[in-house]
Amino acid sequence: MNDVTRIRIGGTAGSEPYEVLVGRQLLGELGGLIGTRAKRVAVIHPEALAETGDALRADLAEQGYEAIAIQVPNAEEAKTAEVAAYCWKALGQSGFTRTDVIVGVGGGASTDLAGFVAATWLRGVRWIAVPTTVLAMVDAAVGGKTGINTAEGKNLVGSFHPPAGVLCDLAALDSLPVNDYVSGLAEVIKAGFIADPVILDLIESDPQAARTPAGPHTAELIVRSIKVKAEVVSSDLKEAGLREILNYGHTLGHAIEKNERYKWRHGAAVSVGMHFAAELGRLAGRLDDATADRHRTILEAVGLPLHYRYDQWPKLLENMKVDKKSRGDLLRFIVLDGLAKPTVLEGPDPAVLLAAYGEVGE
Ligand SMILES: NC(=O)c1ccc[n+]([C@@H]2O[C@H](COP(=O)([O-])OP(=O)(O)OC[C@H]3O[C@@H](n4cnc5c(N)ncnc54)[C@H](O)[C@@H]3O)[C@@H](O)[C@H]2O)c1
Ligand SMILES: O=C(O)C(=O)C[C@@H](O)[C@H](O)[C@H](O)COP(=O)(O)O
Ligand SMILES: [Zn+2]
Repeated sequence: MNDVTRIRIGGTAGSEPYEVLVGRQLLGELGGLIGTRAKRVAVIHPEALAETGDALRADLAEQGYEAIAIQVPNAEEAKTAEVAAYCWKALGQSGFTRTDVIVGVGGGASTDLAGFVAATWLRGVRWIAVPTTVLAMVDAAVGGKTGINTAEGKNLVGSFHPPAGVLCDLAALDSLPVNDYVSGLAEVIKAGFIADPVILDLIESDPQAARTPAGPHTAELIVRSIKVKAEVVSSDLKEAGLREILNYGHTLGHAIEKNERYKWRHGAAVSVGMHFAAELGRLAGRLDDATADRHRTILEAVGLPLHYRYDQWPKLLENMKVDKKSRGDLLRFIVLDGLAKPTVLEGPDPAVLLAAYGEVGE
């Protein structure tokens, strides 16, 4: 795909509209998004993208901005209060004001951190997301959820702070390790199960090809997934209701991530979480066998995990209590009433939860 797809987000419920661009060689769009009011630009990027971060900084300096690059650790190690404080220090030392702009480059961990730093610096400055993983393109960089982890749980500190624009340059995916590429497919498959089953058909038509950026459907899978997210967050930015469906598979997924001290990739944990949610939906009498079984086959076909340690159930149950969908002591899960029919299951019987985990635990 050489042309650029533009997906509009927001513009309702008081939020500023912005666009997600999907294509190649999109960085020329950055200057226009940053605009003329900004004097300084901070490029926040992970270690793995040191060259990209520096090239961007140099390019922005050539365009006349006072550009700084802030390098942060790779992956979840970036989503900590300490790393956020390091970024605040760099912004303070460069004299970053309210008209200046942050550019968050990298995977979802980097864009979550960059967005959080933008949300908190001077109570909010503009930021632009340049996602470089499948997962960040289809999910993390879109929709304005920003945040960091704490020892007590995943994304427990954060803010809704949408970017001013999102540039998904598909060329970035060529350098992504295959495990990280496949991890992103978990969120793509999530979009398929909750809203757009054509995504599932495209992946099932050649699961091996879906594992690489050279696959025939890469651009379509990314665009379709972004459209699912765009529609949801445009009508419910702050998760008053509908947006909870994007949390499909995340209740258990986040509990696993915390249990693994954030060493598992998010997509891998969400994959196990979706398997669990499918079994929970089936056992709760909501989900038909064919759709529940389809979770196992498609996740396994692209190489995502289905199982986690059975003996960890008590800890996972404890971790799930701080899930943001919980209300008081009530656990709440997103399950399916059928294909593309997500709904909330409140306070399931503990025996049903354990039975569902019995299918997942090994
Ligand atoms: N805000 C949201 O709505 C939202 C949605 C989904 C996920 N997330 C968050 O996103 C994070 C996961 O994101 P992820 O899967 O992108 O992982 P990640 O950000 O941890 O990136 C994975 C690894 O790939 C490296 N990397 C990134 N781009 C690369 C490239 N083009 N080439 C080579 N290496 C590259 C990173 O440095 C990192 O080491 C989690 O923290 C999750 O909670 C947030
Ligand atoms: O955008 C959303 O809303 C989501 O739930 C998307 C998820 O894929 C994402 O992992 C999100 O960060 C989870 O949010 P949280 O509120 O459960 O921390
Ligand atoms: Zn997610």
